[in-house]
Amino acid sequence: MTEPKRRPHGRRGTSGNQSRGNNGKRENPKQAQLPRSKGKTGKQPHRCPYSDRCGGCSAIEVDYNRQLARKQHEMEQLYALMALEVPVEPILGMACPYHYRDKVISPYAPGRKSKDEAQGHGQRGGKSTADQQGNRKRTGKEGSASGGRREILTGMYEKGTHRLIPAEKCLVENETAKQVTLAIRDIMARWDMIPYNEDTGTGFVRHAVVRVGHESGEVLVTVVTNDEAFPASKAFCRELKRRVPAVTTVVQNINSRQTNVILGERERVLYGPGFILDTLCGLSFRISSQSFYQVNSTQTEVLYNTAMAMAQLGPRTWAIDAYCGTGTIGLVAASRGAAQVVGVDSVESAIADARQNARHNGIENAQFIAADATAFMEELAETVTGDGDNVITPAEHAVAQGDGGIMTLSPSPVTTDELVIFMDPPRAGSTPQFIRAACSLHPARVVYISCNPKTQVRDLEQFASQGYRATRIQPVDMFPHTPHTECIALLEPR
Ligand SMILES: C[S@@+](CC[C@H](N)C(=O)[O-])C[C@H]1O[C@@H](n2cnc3c(N)ncnc32)[C@H](O)[C@@H]1O
Repeated sequence: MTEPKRRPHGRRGTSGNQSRGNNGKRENPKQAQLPRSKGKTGKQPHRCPYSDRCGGCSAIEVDYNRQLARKQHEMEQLYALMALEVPVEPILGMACPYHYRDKVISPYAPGRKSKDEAQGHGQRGGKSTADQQGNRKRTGKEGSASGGRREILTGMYEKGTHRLIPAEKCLVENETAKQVTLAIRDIMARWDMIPYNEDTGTGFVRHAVVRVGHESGEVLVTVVTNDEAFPASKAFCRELKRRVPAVTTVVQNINSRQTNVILGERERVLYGPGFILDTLCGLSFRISSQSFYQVNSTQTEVLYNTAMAMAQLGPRTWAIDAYCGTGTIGLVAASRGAAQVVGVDSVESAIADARQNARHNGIENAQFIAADATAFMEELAETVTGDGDNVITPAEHAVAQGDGGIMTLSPSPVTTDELVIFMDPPRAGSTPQFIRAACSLHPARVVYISCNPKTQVRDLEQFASQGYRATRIQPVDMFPHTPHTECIALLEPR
């Protein structure tokens, strides 16, 4: 059941009333096979067998058009607090809101003892190679001596708990990724690889983090283990690849701490190059196990394309990509006509990825700085002063460079006369200091992408106090069946 390589689809805008979700005419064949909704309550037929227990998708039973209408209403209510001069635009939903999560994190846990084992007749399954016997000894901290093979569970956590619901399918996870997590469970069972026990801190395999390249179809599997030694790791990779041929690389991540944090710091590549490539907005991105990369690629394209249209980039535009992560927004801006882009993020490894992504795409007009976004913006505001007419003079075309300290500034040879600021902060939003400094640079436009509209509204009020008003508010549904809504605001000087 390897999922065929899928191209993005369904980027049409929808509102509660105009949605082209389940009932729209542009459905793809996959979607058309899904049972139709609905009754007066807008409830979907009970298609997800885990919906009453799973903590993942609280709205999976609600018809998708109704979900969109609900989100639209919530956004209108929220932004009404701001006395906007423009309406909230119809939310951009998905034509096929299923299997959209290209990154899947699956825990492994011991289940009940099998009947045979409980009665003392247990045979260890699978091949009995020397490697696998070694595997039992070294990775099975609860191994044969503790008596009895156990069922291995993988799936999702029950609402508000750490109790695992074993699940063979999930309506939002990428199907290839799910296939990988189940294949790992089956290999573990056959080869007596012991799942991690959260209570005792023993066992070997803790999680699998599977990332599927939406366009490329390449699959990165990160196996998180409780221990460094991974006996028979080559055989494990071979067997995984045999079961799911789409797997292109396997990484072992070692996390020996008793913590809810999934990934540890140490890693080694077991198979393949250690990263996958994927295409987004026409650019190729390198994704490794620790890279931040949006999980819904289809809607990320919708989000970025909308942001680029709002930014109105031109050959004289200087763009800042604040909170840039691996540089995706800035690189798309650099490839779509901005003269110069500077990205900033506080995570060093994300900046390393952003630079790598720039090189990889042959983009020379984008630079990336590891720094706190507020400190960066304040320092920039001190160094570069607008002349009051939204113009930054050529001498002030300072492009931040360098790794040491926050940054050093050097003049850029590019002539630009307008500044556009993209900002995509974490859920907590930005800071008043960032916003003050940003506005003091007299940007022509600020494109504010938010995964938490509540903090966005708070920040937009701060922008308003600095003379910038929202001229467009565009919600995007990045996470169907959940309460989350992403929102892009375009801000312009009054
Ligand atoms: C929502 S993500 C956006 C990533 C990126 N724009 C994208 O679309 O993939 C927020 C980013 O803000 C970064 N971040 C969080 N706090 C920060 C800070 N104080 N200064 C700079 N970056 C920060 C995180 O590392 C993360 O990459």
